[in-house]
Amino acid sequence: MRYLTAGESHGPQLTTIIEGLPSLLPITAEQINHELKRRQGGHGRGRRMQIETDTVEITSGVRHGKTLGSPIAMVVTNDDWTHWTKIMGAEPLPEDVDPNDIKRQISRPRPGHADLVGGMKYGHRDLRNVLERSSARETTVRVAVGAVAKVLLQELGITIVAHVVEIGGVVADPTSTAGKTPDELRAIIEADAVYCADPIASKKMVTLIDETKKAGDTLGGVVEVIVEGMPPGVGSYVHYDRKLDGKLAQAMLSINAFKGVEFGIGFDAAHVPGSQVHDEIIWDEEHGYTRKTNRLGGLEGGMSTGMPIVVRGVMKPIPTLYKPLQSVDIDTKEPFKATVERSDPSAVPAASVVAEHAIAFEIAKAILEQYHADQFPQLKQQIDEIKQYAKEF
Ligand SMILES: Cc1cc2nc3c(=O)[nH]c(=O)nc-3n(C[C@H](O)[C@H](O)[C@H](O)COP(=O)(O)O)c2cc1C
Ligand SMILES: C=C(O[C@@H]1CC(C(=O)O)=C[C@@H](OP(=O)(O)O)[C@H]1O)C(=O)O
Repeated sequence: MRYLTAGESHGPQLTTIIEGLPSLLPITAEQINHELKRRQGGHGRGRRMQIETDTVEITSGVRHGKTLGSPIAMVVTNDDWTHWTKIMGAEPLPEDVDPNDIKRQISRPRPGHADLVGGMKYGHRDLRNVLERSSARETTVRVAVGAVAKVLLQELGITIVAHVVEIGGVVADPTSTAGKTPDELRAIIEADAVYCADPIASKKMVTLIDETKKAGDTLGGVVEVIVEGMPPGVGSYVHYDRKLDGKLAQAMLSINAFKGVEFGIGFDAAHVPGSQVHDEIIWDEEHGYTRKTNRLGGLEGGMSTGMPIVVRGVMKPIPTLYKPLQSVDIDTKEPFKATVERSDPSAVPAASVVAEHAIAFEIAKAILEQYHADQFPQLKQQIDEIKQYAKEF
């Protein structure tokens, strides 16, 4: 399974094509739209999200609510486009229009965004040509793709949920997710202002976001994705490019502003002896092989163990600051403050939704690589069989 996306942040629409999904998977636009709405939310989003009402139009590959096995094409309209038709039009500018007269040209690159290096690389002196595609607006259709993957996983008995564990140094109590079913956790997170499972930390996060916004600054944080119901053995130890943890790390780091990734206890494994890291193995008739703990986050040897996969990603603070940092005007080479674009003070909650969907796609892809099936019921049968086989192994 693979997908491509196209679209500029302030262009007419975002487009995606997914290829390689089996036929006969039930799917509706409503399921996808629910996730798109979540991605637009979370305390700390800027004014752009008040303009957009992201909804998907499925233009091919699905008929009467079921996949056909052919490529699925989806589009999401940018409502903001109506304000940008002159600035972002695809046609060459009329000869009597000076490009410098087109408002909102950018010549003062923002430290931390793609502006300067992207401009050098593609030869764009109007750095808007970089901003438009490097913008996280693109994650809208990535969530749409992940939502389709999530439906496939759900039908296979695999659930996936993400939550915010830290914003700007305020950390959620790690026990706030303990003992909750994926459905319970999802209900709590979806009702919370910053998609956090710890109500006390959530309140502090909201206050901190507001204070930071007032100060013209921005905040990053940490999000955690939990995948339950995995069959063991997805991925492989036999070759570097088949390791599931490697693929999930790439998916996480492919999200705009994500700078680090860890599984289970992650970097803390450096501080403690092996007896406090590795998960002891147990067996019983009802569950088959499980572990007393899940410190390695459901992955051993590049394969799923069958325990929940727990993967975290760190998002740096948003680069566009209302109190901008030092930069250089690329036209005059004079020192200038960086460009101030309309921006989000913190998008960690929204990014948790993006992470959930990026991981969902990668897991669905790995499953489809391993268990070939043209029709969804055939895939389901294989997954049910492998789960039973693993129990009795
Ligand atoms: C959901 C989401 C929303 C974002 N919103 C903004 C924003 O409003 N302003 C901004 O400067 N960067 C924003 N970013 C981050 C930039 O897109 C990102 O820093 C930029 O593409 C450069 O890539 P890099 O940080 O991975 O190097 C957002 C990222 C995500 C995931
Ligand atoms: C549009 C989205 O996020 C955008 C990501 C983004 C950036 O630079 O990454 C900059 C902002 O865009 P604008 O300049 O239009 O206000 C964010 O709003 C979105 O998430 O849908």
